[in-house]
Amino acid sequence: MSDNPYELKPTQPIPGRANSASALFCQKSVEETISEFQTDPKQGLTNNHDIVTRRSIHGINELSHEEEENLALKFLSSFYEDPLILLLIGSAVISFWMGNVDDAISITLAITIVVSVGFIQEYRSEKSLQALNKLVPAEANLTRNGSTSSVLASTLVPGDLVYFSQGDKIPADVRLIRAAHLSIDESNLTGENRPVKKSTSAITNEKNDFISITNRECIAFMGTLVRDGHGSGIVVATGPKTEFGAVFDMMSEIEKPKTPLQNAMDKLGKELSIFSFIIIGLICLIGVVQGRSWLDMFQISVSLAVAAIPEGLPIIVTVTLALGVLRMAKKKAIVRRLPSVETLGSVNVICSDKTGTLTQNHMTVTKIWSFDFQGSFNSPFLLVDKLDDNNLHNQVTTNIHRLLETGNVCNNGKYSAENEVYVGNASDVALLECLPHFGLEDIRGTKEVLYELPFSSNRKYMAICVHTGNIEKSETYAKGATEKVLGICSKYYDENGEVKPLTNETRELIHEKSSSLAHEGLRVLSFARNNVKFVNEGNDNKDPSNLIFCGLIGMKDPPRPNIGRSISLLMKGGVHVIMITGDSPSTALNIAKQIGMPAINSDSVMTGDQLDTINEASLAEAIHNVTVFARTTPEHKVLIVKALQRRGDIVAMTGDGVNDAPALKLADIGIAMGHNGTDVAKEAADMVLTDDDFSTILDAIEEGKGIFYNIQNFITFQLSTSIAALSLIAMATFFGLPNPLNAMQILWINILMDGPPAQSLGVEPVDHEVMNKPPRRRNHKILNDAVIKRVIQSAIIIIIGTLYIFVKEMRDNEVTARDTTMTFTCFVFFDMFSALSCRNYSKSIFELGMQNQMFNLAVLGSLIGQLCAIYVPFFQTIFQTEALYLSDLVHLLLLTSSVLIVDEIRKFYIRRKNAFTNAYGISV
Ligand SMILES: Nc1ncnc2c1ncn2[C@@H]1O[C@H](COP(=O)(O)OP(=O)(O)OP(=O)(O)O)[C@@H](O)[C@H]1O
Ligand SMILES: [Ca+2]
Repeated sequence: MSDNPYELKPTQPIPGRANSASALFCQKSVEETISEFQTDPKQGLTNNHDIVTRRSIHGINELSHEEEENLALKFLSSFYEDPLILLLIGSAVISFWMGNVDDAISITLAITIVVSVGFIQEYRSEKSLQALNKLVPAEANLTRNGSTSSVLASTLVPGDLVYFSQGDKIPADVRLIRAAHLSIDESNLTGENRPVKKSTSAITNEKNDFISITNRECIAFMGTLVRDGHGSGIVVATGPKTEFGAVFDMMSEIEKPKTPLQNAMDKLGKELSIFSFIIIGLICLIGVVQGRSWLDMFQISVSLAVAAIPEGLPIIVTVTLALGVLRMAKKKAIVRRLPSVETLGSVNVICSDKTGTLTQNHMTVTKIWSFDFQGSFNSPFLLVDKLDDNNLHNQVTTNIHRLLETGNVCNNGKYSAENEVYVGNASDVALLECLPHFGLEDIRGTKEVLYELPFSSNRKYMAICVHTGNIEKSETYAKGATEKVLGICSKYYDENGEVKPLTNETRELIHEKSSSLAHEGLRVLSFARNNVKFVNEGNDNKDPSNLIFCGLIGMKDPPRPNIGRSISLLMKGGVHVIMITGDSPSTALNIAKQIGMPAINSDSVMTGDQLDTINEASLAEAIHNVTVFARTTPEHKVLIVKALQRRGDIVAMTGDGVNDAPALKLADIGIAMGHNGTDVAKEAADMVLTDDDFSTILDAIEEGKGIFYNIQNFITFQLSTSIAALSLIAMATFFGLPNPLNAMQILWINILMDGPPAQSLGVEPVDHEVMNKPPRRRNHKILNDAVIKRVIQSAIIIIIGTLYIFVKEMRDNEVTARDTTMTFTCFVFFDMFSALSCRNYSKSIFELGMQNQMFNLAVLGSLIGQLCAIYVPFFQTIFQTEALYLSDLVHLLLLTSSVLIVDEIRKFYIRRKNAFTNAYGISV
């Protein structure tokens, strides 16, 4: 079971309901289903008015999340859920009871503010998490009025005709009317991992037994994944009425696990709480022994507890992660699992498939070869891209015609009338798109499909058996990787169009031509056919045989723009890029060279066959030098990722196909292509790139690294404030001094520390230099020595500075409002300067500038708040302050800037040291 917090899985297998649509229609024939839903097996629903009516009856095809909680209730509950807040309320009540009405009012006000800030933050974090769930909407291939297009799955109504193929997610509960080799992974629903074979035949159930979900073979269930083959069917249930909808509520209750970082923060928070409680207990004890007012001591202790315990820490971490994720979403990288954000910064190897990730997955037929071209022509190939349509018409010999016809018939591309383009597998689309240039038409409408062996990455070819009314006169067509197609051929069409047996020499010649096309970076497909019936009854592994080889087609699939630049930037950041493809070694190598992958020679390529023969140890060894793996199967991809992980690498794997899914799941971060990728790949992935652009990974890694540093920065800020406040009061108590800060002031400091200024450090824009730093190691702690040193440095300066002001102001041996106002303001100013210096670990603030708007606003707001606390009469009574002179403020500003200045000096030394080590090539 995966660790995806958003992926919903039942806790136990479900039997399904007896009276649901799927239970009913699995017992009805295709015809019965069609007539009952008044739909058409070819055209789909045709009446728009009827569709609207159906939607108003059945609702939209969506599973709704739990209804909104009552916000007011939730807000109230945060008052009594935190024991510290309860204690504070208690102290307010006691104050009131003892006649200190002022105190009681101010404490109540402070509590309200503290709770509100916390509540707003928590609410935001929840909202942003919810937003994440909606980022990848489900789609469906829908046929209405005879035209097929890709639509949002939510628009489906019962009776709709839908089509799905390998890699798709089933959009609703569907009664199958066509199933070609269809097998579906129902583990989302049943927990059973083995894919289930599907057929269209109804279940006969004379005794009226209960048919469990796993036995409903002619139903495809919403949310399950097509592993192999393709099919179509009629929607029988949508939204909550589907089997998936029935268990959805049950599944939503499962709690989302926390990320490692969140767990670490929770742990840190607990440790700090215990530590603070001990100190606060001591302070309280000593104070009472010294004969101070116990109510005062109680209030101070409780507010200190509220302040010193960074209860905001886990929340800020969550908000920072979630905001980071939303920022990434704007850059077209959708993170499906929150923990992945942390892992992103540690990635040091990216395994990428070629087609669709490094290349555009837009193929165009550029070169054709058949035996026609042996000897008699100037050019060894038919150069499709160099000739205009008139010339191409003239080139259609019997052999070329046979070849193109095979590509046409053995094809699952679909015409989308809406967009006026072919859609489907890119190779299939290319073969259909080239037909008009030769003056040929798509002839699939004239043929009836008897049997199909669909394409899969393991099989690496596909075959189809068709007839034109007379089953006995069936024909078989096949296309695929050259070595696979030659494996099922025994004859070929020679230069005169005659059938001849394949000899070793002719096979050799075909291979030679094939690899010469591949060397140019073209994807090569071989084509073959014969007039023999081919069906695979009850035996899936039987291949067709004795086919007649027709020829080769080379297709161009250009690299994506900017891919070279992304790869070099990744390498600069210590990230190694490896290509793992199902395509041929020559094609892969050519593309690798084109996109500037490093150290490319024939040693850096390894094929799937070679992988099969070497053992684990030599694989780990070989991986050092290999940058391209070719002719791999899905199993090979898994093997390679495992070998890398065993070496200690943190592996990101990108892919778009069903063939990539297992490796995507295994990799530390699986990255799927959102636009052209299959649902299976997206489901297995941790991150989805909506623009299918490899360079987006670069942004995501950068963002992942940046978030980690931002979290370190605000932890530095929070911890130094909290330690300073705690130590200050502890020291004053130990030395028998009056309290430098009163309860209200401490609560205000808590708001600064847990609230907007700290949060704004979490959204500091990413420093592009993080990409020059090596990936973070997996076990690299967030609270490392450097952070601790920095916390202690700032805390000490704040304590000394504040104590100095306090002692100086108190020389008259009497604590006046002025004394505490000075101390209080001093602490707050220190805090603001400390926040400023915490924006970056090593960069000077002069270099950073003021581009973090949220930070500017937060600090400005805090300073205005502070001035209000000093100068506005109402707040003066609450905070027990009095107006200060301008000269006092200037004095304090000068003094408190010391925390920034000292840190600037530290940063300067760090930068110098880094420059030194970098210049000598030693990484830091
Ligand atoms: N629609 C198809 N019909 C028949 N053969 C195909 C088809 N698509 C691809 N092939 C053949 O199967 C091979 C493997 O394809 P596969 O989908 O496993 O990987 P890929 O798309 O080439 O690469 P990558 O793994 O980089 O995405 C291709 O090189 C091609 O020879
Ligand atoms: Ca691919």
